[in-house]
Amino acid sequence: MASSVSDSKMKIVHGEAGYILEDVPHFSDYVPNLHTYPNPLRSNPAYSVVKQYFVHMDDTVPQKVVVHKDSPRGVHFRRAGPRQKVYFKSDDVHACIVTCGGLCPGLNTVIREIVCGLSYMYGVNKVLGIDGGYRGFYSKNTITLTPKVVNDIHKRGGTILGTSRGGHDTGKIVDSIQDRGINQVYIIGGDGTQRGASVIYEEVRRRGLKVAIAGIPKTIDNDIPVIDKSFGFDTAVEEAQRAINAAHVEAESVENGIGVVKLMGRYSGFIAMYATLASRDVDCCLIPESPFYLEGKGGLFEFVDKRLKENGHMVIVIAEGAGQDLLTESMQAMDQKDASGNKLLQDVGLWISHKIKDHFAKKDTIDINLKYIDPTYMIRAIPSNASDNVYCTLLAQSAVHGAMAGYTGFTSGLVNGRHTYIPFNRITEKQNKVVITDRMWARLLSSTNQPSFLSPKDLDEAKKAKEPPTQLLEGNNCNDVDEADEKEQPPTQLFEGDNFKYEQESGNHADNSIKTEN
Ligand SMILES: Nc1ncnc2c1ncn2[C@@H]1O[C@H](COP(=O)(O)OP(=O)(O)O)[C@@H](O)[C@H]1O
Ligand SMILES: O=P(O)(O)OC[C@H]1O[C@](O)(COP(=O)(O)O)[C@@H](O)[C@@H]1O
Ligand SMILES: [Mg+2]
Repeated sequence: MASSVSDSKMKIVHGEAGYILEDVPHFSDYVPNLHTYPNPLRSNPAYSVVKQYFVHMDDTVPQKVVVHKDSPRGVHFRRAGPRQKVYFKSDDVHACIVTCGGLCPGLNTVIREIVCGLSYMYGVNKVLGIDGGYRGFYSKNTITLTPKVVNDIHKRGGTILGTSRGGHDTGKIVDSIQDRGINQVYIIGGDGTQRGASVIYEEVRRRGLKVAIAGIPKTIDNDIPVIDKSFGFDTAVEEAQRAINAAHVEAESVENGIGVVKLMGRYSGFIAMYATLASRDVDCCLIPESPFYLEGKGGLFEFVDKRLKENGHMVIVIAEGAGQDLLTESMQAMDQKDASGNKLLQDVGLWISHKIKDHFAKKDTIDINLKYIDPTYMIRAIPSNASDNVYCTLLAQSAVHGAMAGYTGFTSGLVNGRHTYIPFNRITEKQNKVVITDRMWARLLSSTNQPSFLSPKDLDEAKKAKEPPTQLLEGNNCNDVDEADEKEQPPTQLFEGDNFKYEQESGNHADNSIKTEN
């Protein structure tokens, strides 16, 4: 028999065989006397011919797709897409879009597709762009967005709306939403932005407003959990190849050439890892998740000496957040933060370049020729590539379908290749990181043949502290486990097809027995 439990923060529904739905809020949870309307897509010539165009109300997507015969079915998210009924009349919709945090390829595509999706699919013509991030709600002008205005913007990098860090004032933002009569808010941004979106949603709900708050996750670092990968990530990895190629060409053209390339990745080294795996010219990849050391046996200098002897040149890729502990040791610690409260990092690329030069200067045996390339902002500022453009389009359209269908307090995200609505807290509760005991990092180590920089004791600890597998590409859910490891694994889920029983009861019970799994 299916049962359901929810608390005020999370709508959690339990079903048979360990099925859990982590649902997103809906207007019907707190707004009385709602009117619904037939979805205008029914009479849209492009979509009306599609068999089963509307998503079934019970469709959900499992978080894990690798399952065992007897394992519980586990966490699911609501499937994104158009619903039969909508909760807004087209003429009544007044939407706005805001972009916050650092730049990322694809921002303009998402903006474009929200505007075009609202207009072409739902006949919505009132869309405002909020200028310059969250603070734009209360301190800046707005921009009127129409399909004509946004027609070509996907070909440009950056965001036509401008962005910013800091300046999140929940009260003022919600006042502005209310004063302007806005009833759909599309918020594009990273973990900080989604945290901001979550408190905006809470305040909107507290005031009892029928205003949909929809997030679209943006992060070039790919540090947002649950989703398969973030938009702009592929573009960034592709663009990073140009810098790595340049470093390689420089390094191999001279005697004892060393190319150092710094890539973005404050806490998560995905860009560095994927750029390294893609390139095959990289000899060593250093990321925040994998501590390293310079001197002594098994250290970086020993490896650099060896590679130069073997090949006469080498390329090092380093993520900006790697080795920050070493920098703090050797430089005066600067505990500075940006306007959003993110720790400001010191330039690890420059630091490591100096350290390598000092090492060889001290040895006085060989003259090295080191070139340091920092392409970070060049990578971030380009337009998204073709596949990211399609991805951005689907994310934007999913968000539009969700808001029109009365869902709110959600982030639109791809989970196991399916578009879903994810509750904000699942996006903000932790960061997605490279798991160095996962297969993907092993693939990298084997492709570069670099040292792991881990002692047997470190390795043991890393395995014990084993994080659940990451979601990126094929890195997900594909750990082979031996019997001993199997005991440490979180339970996996069994998916039994579409015929599961689903029942949702209202109620406000906290359920402490629910473990969030990744
Ligand atoms: N905990 C939070 N609560 C409310 N707003 C936040 C929070 N963290 C960040 N923000 C706001 O989100 C915006 C973007 O955050 P930031 O960390 O700079 O970038 P990103 O969203 O890309 O991670 C900023 O305007 C910041 O003020
Ligand atoms: O110079 P800025 O704008 O603070 O951006 C630097 C940071 O932005 C990022 O590219 C992405 O950060 P967010 O997605 O959290 O904005 C980080 O990798 C980097 O540390
Ligand atoms: Mg962030």
